[in-house]
Amino acid sequence: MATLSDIPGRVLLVGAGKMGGAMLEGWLGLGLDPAMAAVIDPGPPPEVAAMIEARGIALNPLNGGPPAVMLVAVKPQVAPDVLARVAPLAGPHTLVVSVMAGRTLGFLESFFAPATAVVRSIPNTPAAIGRGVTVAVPNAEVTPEQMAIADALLRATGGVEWVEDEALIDVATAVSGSGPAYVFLLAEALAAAGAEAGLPADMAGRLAQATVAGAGELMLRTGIDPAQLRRNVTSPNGTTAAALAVLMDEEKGFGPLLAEAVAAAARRSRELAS
Ligand SMILES: NC(=O)C1=CN([C@@H]2O[C@H](COP(=O)(O)OP(=O)(O)OC[C@H]3O[C@@H](n4cnc5c(N)ncnc54)[C@H](O)[C@@H]3O)[C@@H](O)[C@H]2O)C=CC1
Ligand SMILES: O=C(O)[C@@H]1CCC=N1
Repeated sequence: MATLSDIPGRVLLVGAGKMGGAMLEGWLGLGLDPAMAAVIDPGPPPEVAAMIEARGIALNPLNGGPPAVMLVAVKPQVAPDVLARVAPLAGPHTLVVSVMAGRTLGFLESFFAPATAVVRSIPNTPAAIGRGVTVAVPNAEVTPEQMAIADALLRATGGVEWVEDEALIDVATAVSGSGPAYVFLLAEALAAAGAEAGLPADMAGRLAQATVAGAGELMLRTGIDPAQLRRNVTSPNGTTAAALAVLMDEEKGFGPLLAEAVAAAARRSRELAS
């Protein structure tokens, strides 16, 4: 397993917004030498800009030789323009890592010299607190050493799962990439339902947030299967059973609703490819 100090050169981050900024913070937290990092971004968010300045990281350098790793974290929609500009900075040994939704290995490869090593990945926002999960696929040019380096960079923000079938990345995007938004929506909807049923709105918000965060933490810390944790809450013929009869409805419950949502997100990921 590689560590960040095994990276044979600079790490160039292209796009230091929410996701790129969280990754940079994770790398620095794990001891990446700021002198071995550089950022290209015309307007990083203020907190990321402050971190770049405080750590003395080179911002918008267009020289310094080919980086060992170029990690691309701009929006998929600006990718063609941005990749056309940054591709000449890569050398024959540069590993390109993308975290962009939808953008395929084939699309990424088309901007770089033949035989460039490319990893396509999809992280999620809990990366900002080191609790993300990333799913990644390498192209055929990625060496075992480069794969270990990509793994170390992605693992700085949480877990990493490698797949061989690129089509799985679109589905992973719909499950874990977008997934945090579904969980936040659950907290919002639970709060709104509590307020509608009579709780003061601010109290409903606090209860819903504490419940979602506590349930997630319980699942994480105990390692108990979510179905078992659900059963642990559910007394026979009690209040939870009454609610679950609605939520587990085979036609209108969470199951079919989430299946539809995941299918829509995966479809959108495939659309973003072109
Ligand atoms: N936010 C999320 O939950 C997730 C995002 N992603 C992917 O991460 C990528 C970035 O998303 P966010 O960080 O949320 O967006 P963001 O808008 O926060 O960050 C994008 C950054 O790119 C910079 N940028 C714009 N033009 C540029 C250029 N020409 N050169 C260099 N940098 C440029 C912007 O200034 C900004 O700081 C997207 O491709 C998205 O699909 C992947 C998984 C989860
Ligand atoms: O919504 C999006 O397109 C990005 C990718 C996964 C999460 N956010």
